[in-house]
Amino acid sequence: MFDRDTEGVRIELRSLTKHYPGQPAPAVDNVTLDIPAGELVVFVGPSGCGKTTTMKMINRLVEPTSGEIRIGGQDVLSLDPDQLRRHIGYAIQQVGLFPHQTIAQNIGLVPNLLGWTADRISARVDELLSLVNLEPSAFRDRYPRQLSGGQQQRVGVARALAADPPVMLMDEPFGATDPITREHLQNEFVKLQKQLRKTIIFVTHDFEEAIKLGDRIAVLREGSHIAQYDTPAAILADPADDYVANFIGQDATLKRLALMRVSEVPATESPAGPGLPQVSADASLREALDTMIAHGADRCSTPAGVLTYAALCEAVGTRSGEQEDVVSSDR
Ligand SMILES: Nc1ncnc2c1ncn2[C@@H]1O[C@H](COP(=O)(O)OP(=O)(O)OP(=O)(O)O)[C@@H](O)[C@H]1O
Repeated sequence: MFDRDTEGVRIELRSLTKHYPGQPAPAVDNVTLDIPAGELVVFVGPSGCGKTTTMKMINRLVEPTSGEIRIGGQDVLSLDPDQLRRHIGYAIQQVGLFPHQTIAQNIGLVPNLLGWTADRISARVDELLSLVNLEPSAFRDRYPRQLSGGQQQRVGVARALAADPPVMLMDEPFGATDPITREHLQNEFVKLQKQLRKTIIFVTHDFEEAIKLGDRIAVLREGSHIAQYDTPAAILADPADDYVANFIGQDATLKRLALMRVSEVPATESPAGPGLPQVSADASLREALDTMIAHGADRCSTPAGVLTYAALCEAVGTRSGEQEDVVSSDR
């Protein structure tokens, strides 16, 4: 199947439609979308717009009414659904760990189905537990109820990765955790994906999460119609229409600050004078702004020179005269 290459493969949706019986309108209506190999694409949109249905058609938990799905060039609808699912990682909010199986058995579920030897499964379980920052010796023999919610979600991600699938479908996988755990899981996941380069479809309600994780974001409206499909920076800088602009919300500037790195803004003076607060090149502009505010300074020192408040405003498309708005908004 398409998993000979464990790095991501391209996913193509063509005129994909799902009309649930008895419903007045299709839940997913004629959607065409290309997901490039190795990218993480986030589906965001209001409740009921068809995100989950679109995703579940890709691993055929929901059968399309019409249309085509290709993964790595292969026609998914011509494959055996059970076979297909063993080659697509799937992580969901409810995690769905089997309560009477140990963490190791839960993670080894698909490799076991695929007929791997016990030694190979055991080595893979330890590798994956380490990858999601759970100490193998401490966790492999526990049961799910003996783990916190955040730890269970990490196991859910490890299980989805178990057979090293080129494609992962993730439906609000961090949704059930508190904000601090969630942010931690997101940060870890960004690092992990940089290493793995799977093709991932990630569903969320949370636009902040979409910005943080997505190489691209598909903003969906009812019927899974695509309102905009682009990089987070492009969507923030230039929303396609009022629907997208409303979805992004009023604080697009602050989101852009969070997205841009200090290294992306040219230093305005060089070299740095003594006594200025310092920020690293990979700090976000939001962190740089926080540092300036904390020190009561309108500039800070970066490895490349000096970043001024005015340059920071210019970088996110705000005139520095509008500084009241930026500084006083609730971040
Ligand atoms: N099995 C089903 N039978 C009939 N209608 C369904 C079924 N599953 C979903 N729907 C309907 O299809 C539409 C899309 O649902 P879907 O779960 O894909 O949306 P979603 O964007 O993922 O929503 P949420 O963000 O709330 O999870 C909704 O109107 C929903 O009521």
